[in-house]
Amino acid sequence: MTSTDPGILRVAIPNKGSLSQSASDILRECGYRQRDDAKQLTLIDDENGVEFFYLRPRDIALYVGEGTLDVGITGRDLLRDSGAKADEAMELGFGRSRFRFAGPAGQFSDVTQLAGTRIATSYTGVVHDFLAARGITAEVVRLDGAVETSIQLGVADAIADVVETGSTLRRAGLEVFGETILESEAVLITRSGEIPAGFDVFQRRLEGVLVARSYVMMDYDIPTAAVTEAVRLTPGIESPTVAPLHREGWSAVRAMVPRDGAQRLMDALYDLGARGILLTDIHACRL
Ligand SMILES: Nc1ncnc2c1ncn2[C@@H]1O[C@H](COP(=O)(O)OP(=O)(O)OP(=O)(O)O)[C@@H](O)[C@H]1O
Ligand SMILES: O=P(O)(O)OC[C@H]1O[C@H](OP(=O)(O)OP(=O)(O)O)[C@H](O)[C@@H]1O
Ligand SMILES: [Mg+2]
Repeated sequence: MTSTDPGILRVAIPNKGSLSQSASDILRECGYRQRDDAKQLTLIDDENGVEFFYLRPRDIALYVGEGTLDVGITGRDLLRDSGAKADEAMELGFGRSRFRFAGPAGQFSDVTQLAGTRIATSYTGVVHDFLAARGITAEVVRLDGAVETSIQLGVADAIADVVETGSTLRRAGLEVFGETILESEAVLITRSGEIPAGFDVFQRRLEGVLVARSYVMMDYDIPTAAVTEAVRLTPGIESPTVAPLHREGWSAVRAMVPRDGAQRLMDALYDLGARGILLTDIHACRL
């Protein structure tokens, strides 16, 4: 059963593959219901006015581009490859990968050497666009997956594929060459030129969780004379809260700080005279 309520935001998310679990996790953190059975195809979250459609990651941009569904979570590489009339509304910070050419170790060093070769890939749109932009003529062989094996099987001379750790390439005796074709990550997409009703709340919730993931809350007490210098180290996002302590000549400071480097910041604050320095996780926020 799917909803017929026109006020409901219809969201496409990956049903399997690399992005599926992380997409469900972030939506759960945003307070949305998610399926607990990997075979479930749709789910209505009435309380939050959202319906989720669990679809193949490759098909998501097409549904959104056609306007069948309002919003989608997919990879930037898949969005570009689809040629769909959909745009990125937001980067989601997971599913990071690079899209690269690769060939047998030592055989290629530059993309110009691809002229006249056969290149196997699941992303024919991205590869065609890249080659056309550089005036390189090559045969593009479309495969569904496991493209690394195609060279060994004599179907292609080089491949273009998603690389994360590079271990799949290494195992196949291949190495990347040439420039990175595309830096990809999971993105939130909407139909070009359209902002669907209810999208602002959906996007704000995701932003809140992304900020909560990359920031922590820092509290410390510090001699009031050192507050100006300390606040330069912890400017917060808007502005830090500074309150007088009961102890004469001391202040309490509270500010959000980036999670990366928070320990170094604590050392620096300690050196300035701060004491009682506390770090706490933020679970969600609205800025
Ligand atoms: N190893 C990886 N690390 C990070 N992101 C990846 C990795 N493999 C694929 N992706 C990303 O995941 C998205 C979809 O790829 P995925 O492999 O999940 O789909 P698929 O190949 O269609 O499905 P499956 O591999 O389950 O058949 C793409 O945006 C891609 O960049
Ligand atoms: O650099 P790595 O960390 O080794 O990751 C990259 C591999 O992961 C993906 O494959 P996937 O498992 O999705 O299989 P597929 O080729 O069937 O899509 C991708 O297509 C590469 O093969
Ligand atoms: Mg895959």
